[in-house]
Parts: sequence; C-alpha cells; structure tokens
Amino acid sequence: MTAQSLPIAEPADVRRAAGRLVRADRVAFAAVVVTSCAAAAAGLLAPWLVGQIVNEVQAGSGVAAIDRWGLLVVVAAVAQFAIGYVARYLGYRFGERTSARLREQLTDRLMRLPARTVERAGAGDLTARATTDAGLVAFVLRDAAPEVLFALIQALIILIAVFLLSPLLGLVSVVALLAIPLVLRWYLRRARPAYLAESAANAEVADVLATTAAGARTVEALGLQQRRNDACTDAVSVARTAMLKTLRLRTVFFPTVDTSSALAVGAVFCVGGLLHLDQVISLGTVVAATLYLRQLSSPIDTILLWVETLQSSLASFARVEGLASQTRPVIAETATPVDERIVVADVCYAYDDTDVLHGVSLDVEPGEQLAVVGASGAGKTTLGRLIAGIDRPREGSVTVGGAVIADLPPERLREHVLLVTQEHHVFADPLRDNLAIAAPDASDDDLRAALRVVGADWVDELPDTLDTDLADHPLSGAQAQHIALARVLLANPHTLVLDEATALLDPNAARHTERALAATVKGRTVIAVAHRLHTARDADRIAVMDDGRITELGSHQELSEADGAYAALWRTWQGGQ
Ligand SMILES: Nc1ncnc2c1ncn2[C@@H]1O[C@H](COP(=O)(O)OP(=O)(O)OP(=O)(O)O)[C@@H](O)[C@H]1O
Repeated sequence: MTAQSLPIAEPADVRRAAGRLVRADRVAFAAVVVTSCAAAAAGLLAPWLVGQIVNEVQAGSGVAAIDRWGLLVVVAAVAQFAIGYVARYLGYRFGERTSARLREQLTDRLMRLPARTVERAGAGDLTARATTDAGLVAFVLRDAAPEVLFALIQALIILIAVFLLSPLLGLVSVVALLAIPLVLRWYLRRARPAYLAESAANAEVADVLATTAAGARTVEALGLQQRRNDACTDAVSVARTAMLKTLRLRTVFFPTVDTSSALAVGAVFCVGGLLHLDQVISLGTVVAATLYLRQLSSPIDTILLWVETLQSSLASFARVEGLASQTRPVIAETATPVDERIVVADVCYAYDDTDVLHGVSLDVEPGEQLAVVGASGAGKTTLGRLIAGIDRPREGSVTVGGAVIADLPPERLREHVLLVTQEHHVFADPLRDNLAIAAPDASDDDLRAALRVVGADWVDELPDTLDTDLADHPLSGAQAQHIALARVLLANPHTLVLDEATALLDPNAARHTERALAATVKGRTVIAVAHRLHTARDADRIAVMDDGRITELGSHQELSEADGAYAALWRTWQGGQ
C-alpha cells in the first residue's frame, strides 16, 4: 500500500493559526509593535532635525542655534538605537516563545494522531513535517519574523511621516515605489521553481560526474568514454540553462528594486524642489522628506532579504498546520466503565470510502475467550482494532462497561483493553524504561515478576539486568515479544485483543512464546484473531467473519454441528494439517 499524503492547511486556516499564535502571547506582541513604532518614530527625528538645521542656515541663524539642533540629532540617534535595541530584544523573545509554543503544539498533535493516519501517511512525510518544516517555521519565528515585523513598521512609519510632511510628496513616493511590490510578486512566482530546478540540475551534474569517476575502469574497459562525455555535457547544459534562468530573475528583480528606491528619492527631491520654488514647502521639509526616503532602503532591504525564507516557511507552516485536521479531539469528560463487558453494536467501518465492516454486533462477557476466524480480508483485524480503541467506527459503537472505548484516555484505556500484535517496538533505552512505559509506578520487583511470568530468563544474563541499555544490546524477535508480553502484564488490562501475536516467529520461538502468552492471558477476557484454527477450537465461542459481517457465532461444538462456514474451514484446515 502506498503512503497517502497528509493534508496541507488552506491559506485561511494558516492565517487563523498564525492569529491564534499571536493572541496566545498578545501582551508581548503588543509590546513588540509599540516599541518598534517608537523606534521607527525616533528614527524620523534625525532627518527632521537636519531639515531644521537647513532652515536655520537659510534663515541665517548663528552657530549656537545650529549646534543645539546638532546636539538634538545626536540625542535622537542614541534614542533610536536604544529603543530599537529594546524592540528587537522583545521581538526575539516573542519569536522564541512562539516557536517553543508551536513545537509543543506539534508534539501534542503528533501524540494525538490516530494510528491509522500515521500508518497511511508513512514515516517520511510525518518526519519531514515534524523536523524540517517545524524547524524552518521555528527559525523564521525566532530570527526572521522579528526583523521583518520591525522593518515593516519602520517602512510604514517612514511613509506616513513623508505624507505628514507633504501629502503630495507622500503620493509621489508611493507611485515611485509601486514597482517594488509588482516586481516582488513577479519574482516570487518564478523564484521557487527556478531555484529548485537549479539545485536539481546541479545535483544531476554532481551525480553524473561521481558515477563516471566511480566507474572509470568500466568506462575504460568498455570504451564508454564518448557516452559518458555526452551524459556529462547534457547535464552541464541543463544546469547552465537553469542557472541562466535564475540569473535572469535576479537581473530583473534587484535592479528594479534599486532603481525604484533611487527613483523615489529623486522624484521627491525634484518635486519637493519645485514645491519649494513655489514656496509651498520649506527647504527643510524637502531635505527631511528626501532623507526619509533614503532611510526607506534599509527596511526594504531587510524585507527582501527574508521574503523568500518567509514564503517557504509559510508553505512549511501550512504543512505543520495540516496535521491539526487529523488529530483526535481531546475528550474532556469520558464515561467510566461500570464493568468489563465489551459491546460492539451495529458497527460500520470504512478505510477509504467503502465499508469493510457492515453492521457488526457482538457481546463479549468478562472472562470469555472469543476467537475470530474467517478468510483473509474478512475484517478480523479491523474488528480487533476497533475493540482495542485504536480506530473509531464510522457508525455504531464499541463500548466497555458502557463507556466508548476510543474515548478513553490512553492511560485508562490500557487498564481495560490492550491490543497485542506481532509488531512491538523496543526503545533504545534501558530495559527498565522499556517496561515502565506500561506502568510508570511499577517497582523493580513488579518488573522482575512480570519478566519471570513470561519466561524471560535471559534478562538475568544481561550485564546490568534492568539497567541494561537496549541500544547496546539489541534483542531478538522472541526477546522483544517477551518485553511486549511483560508490558501487558504490567498494564494489567482486563481484556486482551490478540492479533497475529506469534505469527512471525520461527516455530521454536513461537512455541516458547505461546507458553508466555498463555501465562499472560490467564484470567483475562481474550478476543483472538485466530489464524490457526486449533486456537479457535479451544475458545469459549468462535465468531466467523465473512466480507465484513459476523456470519456464525457459537462454540466449536455448536458450529461444527451446524455444518456451515466454520465446519468447512475446520475441515479444510484439518486436511492441511
Ligand atoms: N489500511 C488499509 N487501507 C485500506 N484497506 C484496508 C486496510 N487494511 C485492511 N483493508 C481492507 O479491509 C478489509 C478487511 O481487512 P482486515 O485486515 O481487517 O481483514 P482480515 O480478516 O484481518 O485479513 P487478514 O487475515 O489477511 O489479516 C480488506 O478488504 C482489506 O483489503
């Protein structure tokens, strides 16, 4: 089965998620905005003061007056530096906290992903979202977002200041700068695919060269020089075309931005000059407005520096947020099971769009041993997963003692129902930790007792027994199975769902493990997906499944006498034996 991609959040969801992140730390964010505005406003003082100096000189004022203005320029510069420092500090702190919050949210979501979603997505996509994507978003929140926010506020305040000095000069600046957003849009649309193509083409060149060098003797022996030369020439030619494309993008984008900025300064200077000649504005105002426009290049450069990273981090954020739609809801209040009776009522379940279980109903009494048999694909495993609370039915309900199994929080679920399959993960941690995940409060004596019951004698031979780090002592399949069964004993659930618990082991290990399994299931309700019918024969009741339905239910004796599907299966199996 191929992995199915996890969803990617829509732009509106991304905006809402960003809004939630900001609101979660709204006081800090407000402080960043206020201090950034103050820093930008302080930055406006120096050009305005220089304008005043020009006016004073024009009015023929003395050196003392000009010195006073000069001193104020120094004070304004120091104030701008100090407030700017505080604004950036608060911005970085806000970014750091927000990225930490995002990672916590991600971990919580990953933990709440239904097992089915994880299986379908495959490890690659999930890992990429949890590492590369989350890392890029965190980096941008910490390093780029505060800078860009600061730069945006600075640019906005500078433009407002020009408008306040002279609305006409403000209008001239906006018109002259209009080319920047237009060329930015043009560039962003083309830059990503072009740079990706360039990287891919460079990788191909490296690959062709490395393969040729590594296979040099074969190339020589078979006289493949011309063919390899052609392959290298082709790869280089593709890389050259890709590089020329990105070069063209840069040669349009950066000069347009520079020209636009210079044009704005020039236009304000010329129009301001004309207005001054007409005595509409003072020379100081023209100087201040021109200096403001010169200042604008700094925030514009900052924004342009980060804009591509911001764009790709938005794509990453959409991938991280895509997980939100897949997580199980947190159920605030769940009913407490009143007993251990399992009731499957009219259950339908679909993996994709088509139901694979059609109205299955089943009651399992506490302490009962039930075997589920049927042809491959009949729905046995699916039913087992629903009873173990791993998946939820599309319709109908699966309850233990009246409580919906899939709603029980994990620590309570494992006290009631536990699924045992052939897949059991042993963590590269000490043996003690590997066992304690099933019962965090268990004492060493409890752990040793559980190991004894499942017959894990090999533990005594480990160098540090319970403290042995399993990263240094990889376990065999049968040993891993012992750990899995010991965990079951420690979790001590009332009901066990066994699915192919010993199917993958070699016959010797399987016999040994079956003994361990028998010790583990003793005294519990057992629902066993039975692949070998001799296990079914010993069960109290047998449910026969066919095409997503339970078609027969009764003891081995009753079903054999009924001479239906089970009797036929039994005869076939016995014949096989
Ligand atoms: N992950 C999945 N995605 C899509 N369809 C699935 C998936 N798992 C099972 N199915 C389909 O659901 C149906 C029931 O499968 P299920 O594994 O429950 O049957 P089974 O009786 O346990 O079979 P087996 O004995 O071969 O394990 C089958 O048609 C199967 O193809």
